[in-house]
Amino acid sequence: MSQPIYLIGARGCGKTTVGEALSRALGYAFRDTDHHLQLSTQRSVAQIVADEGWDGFRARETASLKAVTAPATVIATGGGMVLAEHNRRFMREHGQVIWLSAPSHILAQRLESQPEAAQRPTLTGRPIAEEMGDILRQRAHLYRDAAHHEVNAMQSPERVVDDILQQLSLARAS
Ligand SMILES: Nc1ncnc2c1ncn2[C@@H]1O[C@H](COP(=O)(O)OP(=O)(O)O)[C@@H](O)[C@H]1O
Ligand SMILES: O=C(O)C1=C[C@@H](OP(=O)(O)O)[C@@H](O)[C@H](O)C1
Ligand SMILES: [Mg+2]
Repeated sequence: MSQPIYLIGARGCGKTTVGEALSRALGYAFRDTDHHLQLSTQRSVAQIVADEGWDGFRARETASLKAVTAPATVIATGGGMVLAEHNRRFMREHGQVIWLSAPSHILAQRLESQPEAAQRPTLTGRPIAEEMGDILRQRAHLYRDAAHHEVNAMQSPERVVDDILQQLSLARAS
């Protein structure tokens, strides 16, 4: 049975975009932990954080990770999934973990052109370019520790998918 593939990385690295394309290329199901959370709570990330704080969101995020984990599934995680050691361990034990890595100025550019504020309430209260620099400094080692493979996310989504397939030695479905 094919193991799930988890995509990790900071906001804007393309986990959701690439995840959908990768699932089509493999003929796998696609799940996104934030989408699952939004559907199951009928609330956006911003609403959950406003109601329950980041700790409440993080607890729900862990439950969401477990709920969407299944064979032959590509799973796009939220950027902060790696913060909890138990989430990092769970992903490594249950599947293949891919880090989509890109420098903070590229992430900031993408997020400034498509902020999706309900999905991405501020993490630090700082301007987006500074926030992404801070976040990568805090989390880069966690993404590195959690990942089986690191892929350059500064390419078109199609190229990123090709690199992932190559790293995993998997063929496209058609
Ligand atoms: N490889 C890419 N090249 C250029 N833009 C991208 C790429 N991947 C994603 N984007 C854009 O960046 C934004 C964030 O993408 P998304 O997939 O939601 O990232 P994440 O789920 O990692 O936060 C979207 O506007 C998306 O269209
Ligand atoms: O980096 C983070 O802590 C977060 C990233 C978001 O997901 P994306 O990485 O898909 O934007 C979402 O889970 C939430 O706003 C928290
Ligand atoms: Mg996403």
